[in-house]
Amino acid sequence: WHGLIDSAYRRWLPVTDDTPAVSLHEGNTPLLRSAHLSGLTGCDVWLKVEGANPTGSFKDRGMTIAVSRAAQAGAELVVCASTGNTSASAAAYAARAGLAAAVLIPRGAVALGKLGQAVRYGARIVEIDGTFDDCLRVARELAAHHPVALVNSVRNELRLAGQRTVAYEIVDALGDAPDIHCLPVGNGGNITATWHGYRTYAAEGPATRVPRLWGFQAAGAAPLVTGAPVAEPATAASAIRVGNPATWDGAVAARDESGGLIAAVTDEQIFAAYRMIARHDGVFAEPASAAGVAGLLDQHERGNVPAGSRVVVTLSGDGLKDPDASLRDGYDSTRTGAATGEVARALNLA
Ligand SMILES: Cc1ncc(COP(=O)(O)O)c(/C=C/C(=O)C(=O)O)c1O
Repeated sequence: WHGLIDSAYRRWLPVTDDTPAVSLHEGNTPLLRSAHLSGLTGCDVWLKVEGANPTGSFKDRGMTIAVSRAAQAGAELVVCASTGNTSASAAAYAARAGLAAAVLIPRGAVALGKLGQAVRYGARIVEIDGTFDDCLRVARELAAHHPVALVNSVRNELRLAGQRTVAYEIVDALGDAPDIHCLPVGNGGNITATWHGYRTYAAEGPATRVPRLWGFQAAGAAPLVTGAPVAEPATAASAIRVGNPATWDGAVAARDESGGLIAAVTDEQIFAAYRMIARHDGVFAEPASAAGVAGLLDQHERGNVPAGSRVVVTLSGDGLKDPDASLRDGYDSTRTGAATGEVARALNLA
């Protein structure tokens, strides 16, 4: 596997023979069946582990396209606003392409792992005293007045074209599209791209059907649920702490065209799902990633999930991105001396 541009999916990607393939071998991520969630819901539940991408989130699928095209266009500076994962991915692919990158992030609101990535990949870090939405407004204004390559998914069809590939991989792995596809929603780019991917693969590829798209926002940051922007979005799932989604219309269209839904889940539900999939499926995904799992469980409790449904849940980012989230609640441990007998007793082995 040599990444998306050099894969069989190339024919659906906005690249030409003149486009340099800036790649970290993104894509081709695991699709793992969850025996635990399948048992809980009476369905056939699969986890699409997007944290297995090179920089640890689904963002790499779009960034390989956006940065390859920026390199082809002779861009010198790649710019993005981000809650963290887009900036990590933009910084990585810019470094790969030998381009400079500048990332605009809400000061003090980006998970440790993501900040560590952007720093080390060599991006210029601009910490804005405001929300992600302020960062995105500034990034768009910068791009309107200066010769920079804005690689946010807003008006950047290139990113979303790359992100469609997740649907191609799922259909190729399962043999057809699932009944329901669950995923977290922040700016709305990924639900839009995932839906377009399934639609494309049903029109031009091997899929004979399309799924319903079920998107989930954090209750404290759910403008697509309430119908109005949220001035002060609040959630511990920092990746989806977005008050005014950049791809609002696309997300609503994905919901309506697929006969799906966009609903809210509380931080408590998100963190319970975050713990559950690590404990029972061995998959460590960052908190925002678990919103799709929390949503599936919530919809099941409401009696909205037909028994026997085939469900795919996108786990959008790796748990290593936000180590604080794992240790913030503290953890149980036993402190012992260095005597083996003592440890054996502590483990009830003696
Ligand atoms: C782990 C994780 N899960 C879900 C989402 C929501 O996807 P969209 O609905 O397409 O926004 C994000 C988004 C992150 C950024 O928007 C950014 O990095 O600036 C994410 O990092």
